[in-house]
Amino acid sequence: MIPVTEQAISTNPPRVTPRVLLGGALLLLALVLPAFLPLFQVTIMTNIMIFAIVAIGLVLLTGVIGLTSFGHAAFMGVGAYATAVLTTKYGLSPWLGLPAGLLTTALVAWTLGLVTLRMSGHYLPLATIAWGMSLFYIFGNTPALGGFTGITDIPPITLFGTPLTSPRQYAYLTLLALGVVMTLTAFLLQSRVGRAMRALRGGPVVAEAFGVNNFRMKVEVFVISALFASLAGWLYAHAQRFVNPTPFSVSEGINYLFMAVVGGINYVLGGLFGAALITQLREQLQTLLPKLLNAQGNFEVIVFGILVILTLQFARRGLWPLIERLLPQDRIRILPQDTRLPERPKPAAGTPLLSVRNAVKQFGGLKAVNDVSFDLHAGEILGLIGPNGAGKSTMFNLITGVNPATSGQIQFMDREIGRADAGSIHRLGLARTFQHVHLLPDLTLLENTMMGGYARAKAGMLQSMLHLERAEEAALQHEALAQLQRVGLGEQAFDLAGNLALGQQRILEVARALVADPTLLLLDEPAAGLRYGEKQELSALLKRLRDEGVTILIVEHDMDLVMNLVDRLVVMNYGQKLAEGSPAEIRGNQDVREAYLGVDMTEEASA
Ligand SMILES: Nc1ncnc2c1ncn2[C@@H]1O[C@H](COP(=O)(O)OP(=O)(O)OP(=O)(O)O)[C@@H](O)[C@H]1O
Repeated sequence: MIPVTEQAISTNPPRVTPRVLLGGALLLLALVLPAFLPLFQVTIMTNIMIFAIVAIGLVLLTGVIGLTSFGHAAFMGVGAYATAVLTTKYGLSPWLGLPAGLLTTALVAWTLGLVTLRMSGHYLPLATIAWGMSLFYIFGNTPALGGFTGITDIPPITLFGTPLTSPRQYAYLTLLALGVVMTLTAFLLQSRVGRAMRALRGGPVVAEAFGVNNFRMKVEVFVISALFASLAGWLYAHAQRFVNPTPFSVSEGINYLFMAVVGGINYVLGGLFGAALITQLREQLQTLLPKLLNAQGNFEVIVFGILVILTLQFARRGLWPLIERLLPQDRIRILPQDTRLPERPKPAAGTPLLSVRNAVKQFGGLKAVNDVSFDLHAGEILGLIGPNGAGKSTMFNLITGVNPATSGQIQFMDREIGRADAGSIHRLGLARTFQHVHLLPDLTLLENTMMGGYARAKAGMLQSMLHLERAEEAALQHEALAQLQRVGLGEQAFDLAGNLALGQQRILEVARALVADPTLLLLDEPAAGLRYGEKQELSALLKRLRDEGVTILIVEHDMDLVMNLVDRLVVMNYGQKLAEGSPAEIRGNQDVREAYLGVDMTEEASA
């Protein structure tokens, strides 16, 4: 049989695909337009590109990781005012104004991020409104910044000795900036960090289970999106040649969010499409509506409001995905492998791996886990069973670091983990699946599986944006393909995870966990909700893994599956350990029979 990686490489898509050709044609069009459009339209095109840079930052922040910001226009203001002050008051070159603006924005965004990004729910959007308003009034009330009148006579940007005073020249500079932002963003989203960012959206527990430092990642993405806005502010200041606070208000921040939402908040091209659509619409409606209504006013704002409501109602993911569906899709390229991921040394069979001693978890007056002790050794499969409400999930959460233990000790690989966070425990060699499947449905099986190797790779945000993580990415791809083949999903590696039936999704979660090269695999009710045939497939896979020596702790309700799989069982009831032993011993245990009143514990039965 040809190894899966060779198979995948041999079927790699050609480099020049219909999508690449289409992209090339659009780029050519973008290069030609500034030379031929009327000047008025060139200025609008430049504005669209500047706004698109802000909207793409919001795609990363709001679309990908799910943090809503109404205040990003203020970061645009920081970039614009920094260059305005340095070039008009100190006579510095705009090329120094750019890094100064970016640095100032990074400091402001980092500080604001540290303070506000721990907030969740509606508190964070409210906080973004609060700092958006504060920065707006700082711009307007600081005499050195020209108050609400602003700063005039900002010099043009000079390139190779030529001042870019013509809108046509300026459009090319803006196009270059937009191209850089789009490329960096696209690279980031396809990388290890990008996959982790998407996982973060699925909930903090999911990303952390793969070793992601959620808070740090939120702050980093927040700063990057603010830097994009700052770059847009620099371009804006030197395009307009004057600044005042109006374009950096919260209402403008809401406009950028509209652009991203209407365009497609999850797509880089959605940000561009939304910016183009809303800016062009605004231009057209601003002249058309007063004529039609025979009255003066900002009627276009009303139309935008209706447009956003209709988009949210009928195209939640924005308008770009509707177009994207009609375009030819590219398959992921498999990179040639020249390095391997580090593998952790595995303890010999029989070595103590996990030791739970007198573990207690108290929720208010309820002891969900009450003085539970058990051990797990390398190469063993241990089942954790018990009736509903027995405390199994709580025990699972204590071991995986989702919740800290109230008291007692939990040791994994000789390290105390009872109060450790999920990411640190994962890095010690523990990988898990979820009771409710947590996959990224819009990504392929391959990309979902690669997510499991997050902690085995190192490339950070910058390396990913510059696509300098190719060697690691290749190693991750090959490892993921190998694990997909191991679980029997190799053939579907390039299909979307969202198209799989539940049974296969659970198997995909096992493959994803295996990419982490775990010492211990924890399965949280893997058979829940599966049909008979799917359970059979899962059971066959778990038996194969058992025969390969994988150490597994499984929480499961399906007695048939558990009894035929595990070496030993721990039975919980009312938070306490009721019994422990081999499947045969547990089957014959009278206390267990009573706890499972009405459940047939025979081998053939399926609870
Ligand atoms: N976060 C929480 N706050 C308060 N009580 C909780 C919390 N999590 C679990 N419990 C309670 O702890 C007890 C044990 O719940 P747990 O989910 O661990 O049981 P389980 O054995 O996994 O049950 P099931 O098989 O139904 O999933 C239950 O009474 C539950 O209501």
